[in-house]
Amino acid sequence: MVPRAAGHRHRRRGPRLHPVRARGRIRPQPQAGGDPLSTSTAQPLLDVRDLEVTYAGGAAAVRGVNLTVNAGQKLGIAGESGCGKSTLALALLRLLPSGTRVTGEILLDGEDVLTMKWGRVRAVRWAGASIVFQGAMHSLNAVHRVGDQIAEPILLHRKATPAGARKKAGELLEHVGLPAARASAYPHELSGGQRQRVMIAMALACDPRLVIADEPTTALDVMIQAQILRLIQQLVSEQELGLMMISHDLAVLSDTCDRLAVMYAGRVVEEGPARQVYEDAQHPYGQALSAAFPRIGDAGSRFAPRGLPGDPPDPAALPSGCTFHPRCAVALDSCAAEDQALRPAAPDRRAACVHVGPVAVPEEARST
Ligand SMILES: Nc1ncnc2c1ncn2[C@@H]1O[C@H](COP(=O)(O)OP(=O)(O)OP(=O)(O)O)[C@@H](O)[C@H]1O
Repeated sequence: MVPRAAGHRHRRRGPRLHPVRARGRIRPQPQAGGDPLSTSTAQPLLDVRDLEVTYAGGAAAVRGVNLTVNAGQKLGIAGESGCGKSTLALALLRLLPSGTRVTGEILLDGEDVLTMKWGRVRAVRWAGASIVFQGAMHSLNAVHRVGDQIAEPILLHRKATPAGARKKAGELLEHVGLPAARASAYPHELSGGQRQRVMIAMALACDPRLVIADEPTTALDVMIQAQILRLIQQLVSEQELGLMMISHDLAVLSDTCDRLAVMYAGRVVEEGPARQVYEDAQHPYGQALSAAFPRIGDAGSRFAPRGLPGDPPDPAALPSGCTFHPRCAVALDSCAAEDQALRPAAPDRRAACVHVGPVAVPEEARST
């Protein structure tokens, strides 16, 4: 479900579909912390610092994650199933189950979501940041008309009149490419792509500044997937939203996003401009993930995408050292003992691997 929330301190008056984002509202960069490679001079819209998430049973699902998203920027989060992508998304809006241990900072517009009172968290959901989940059929309420579902947060959190909320719901539907008249449809009367458009309209209902899209097109066929991705890109650029898009599909992320962070076993192991990370990954895991997807125009990989042997580790029993070392084709003996921090791998890029950076590793020193 898209989270429910109350108003926001940057509340705008009345229905508005193309909010002009006042750049002056973004405050100056704080003195310390944040993503060390962020080149922006403005305060990021989202600034995640040293985020750790451990579930009640001991699964360390997110470990020491730092990342930023600026207004108008599209950050992709890639990784295999179980690497912690959804946990990261849920943590951003404090949607994790009780008993989960979360430490670090999640600064949304400079305000730490982790230390907010619950009333404020509810205010930030919807209007500060909203989530589009995969599988709209499960997220929409089957017994309510989609227009009413879009209007509900507008009524609750924008204090609109019923007529005003209905009008804005219709406008939102048109904005995502559906006729306003479809507001009277029930979810089962819409196709999968139409339902996903409704989910996007709902996510935009209270003019959020950041949209988190968790596998928004996974359940859709390739043609509809392309339409939805184009729609998301268009909305982000029109409204100068920040976008965090989560997917296991590096190719989709490299087409949609500006930057890409690759996660493995709860950590970001590689980060940089999306196209560069996809086409020329520096971390062995990034390389393996990239090789697993076909590239148009590259006959070699198009017809023979390569898989990565083995499975991601159990986050409750992580391997020592670099957690990727048991699956890594170029691991050194030392990788079983020492983990690597993210380090500069090239201009504007970082990777967490012993083979990356100033230390040159001779071929004969490699263990396999
Ligand atoms: N509520 C929970 N309690 C305990 N462990 C959990 C819980 N939710 C997720 N996990 C574990 O945390 C790890 C990360 O899961 P998460 O769903 O964040 O990964 P993911 O990368 O989003 O995977 P997918 O692409 O399959 O959704 C997994 O090992 C998962 O089993």
